[in-house]
Amino acid sequence: MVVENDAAPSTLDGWDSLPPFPTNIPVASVNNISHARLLNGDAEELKNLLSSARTTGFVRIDFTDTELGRRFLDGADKMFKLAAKTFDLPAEVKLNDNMLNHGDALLGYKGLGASVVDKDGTRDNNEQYWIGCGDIAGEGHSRAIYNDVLNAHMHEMKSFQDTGKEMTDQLLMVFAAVLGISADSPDYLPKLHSHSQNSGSHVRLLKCPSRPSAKAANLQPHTDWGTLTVLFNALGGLQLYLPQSLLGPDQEAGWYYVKPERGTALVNLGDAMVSWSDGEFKSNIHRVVAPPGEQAQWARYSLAYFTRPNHDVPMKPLGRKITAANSEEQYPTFKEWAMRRALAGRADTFKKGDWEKGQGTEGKLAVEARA
Ligand SMILES: O=C(O)CCC(=O)C(=O)O
Ligand SMILES: [Fe+2]
Repeated sequence: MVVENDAAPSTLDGWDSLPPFPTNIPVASVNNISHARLLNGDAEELKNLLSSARTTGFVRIDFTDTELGRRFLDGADKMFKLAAKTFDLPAEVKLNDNMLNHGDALLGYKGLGASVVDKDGTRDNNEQYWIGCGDIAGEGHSRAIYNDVLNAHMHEMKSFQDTGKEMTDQLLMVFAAVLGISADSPDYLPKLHSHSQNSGSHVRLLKCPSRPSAKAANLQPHTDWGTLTVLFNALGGLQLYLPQSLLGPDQEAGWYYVKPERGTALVNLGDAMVSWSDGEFKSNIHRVVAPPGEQAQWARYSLAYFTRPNHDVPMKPLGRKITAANSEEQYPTFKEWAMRRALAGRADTFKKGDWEKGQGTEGKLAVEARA
């Protein structure tokens, strides 16, 4: 019998108590970028950022070398502690916050097994809290509700999300410049993301209970729906699907673990970036499975700041990607995009064909990776 170790390791301290990520497994190659050099406009780091955006859609940013970055890491530590307390609450307390029962904001609690991980409707092995940035900031409240533990820590979540916003806006400015969208345009990317009620941006706490021998994924293969995800975790388990085109001749297309690195977070691009860039930027397909090796005995906590477009923002080409042909086309708003993907992934109403309906921007890759 497996004894579950149910600690919530934080990003900077706590790593030493965890078994190490194995050295003998193949890992996805993800560019490492220094936050300080990026902020200073270092040409090499900008090149790394953009080549990641155009290939794997994932980059690792070292936050130890800026004041903002260190605040972000400190804030993340607090969020991991909050996650441990929150997920320890009785199931009925958490289910009271069930996101399916409080309006259509897609905020609140997602219970263990509430989503599917494959086309047969197999249930997931993760629980999540999605805490809306608007709710945290107190800028108009969605109909979502949150338990007392979360409510008592809104001020900490506010600092964490403010740091996340500042940091992701820095990246959005770079992407806007590349897409030829100037600061005075209504489409300037930072302007499309607010922390008000009218936004899907949120802080997400996740826990995958230990389930070392399970074949099914803990969290389904997917692309992220929104703009940018900043992801913190100490244990392995996250995998990227890498096609042959991104690998060397001696490697095979398939799922590769991403190695967690202390003092860093992963930043990945979501479907909105693909739509706005008309496919130039990539939103890669990823999933969460049991952590590798000895790490599999541990419950896996992760934390993300999701920056998502405001609900009414269209998922259409912007800036230099606008053409006579595509400006005539109809595109969904972000809200429509998110609702379609969320509803198709529900386990309680799942029926044949829903899996396919929940697709994002995976395109051809999805056929290979999600089969
Ligand atoms: O926990 C992780 O490492 C990934 C989570 C994820 O992909 C998501 O919440 O969208
Ligand atoms: Fe994701």
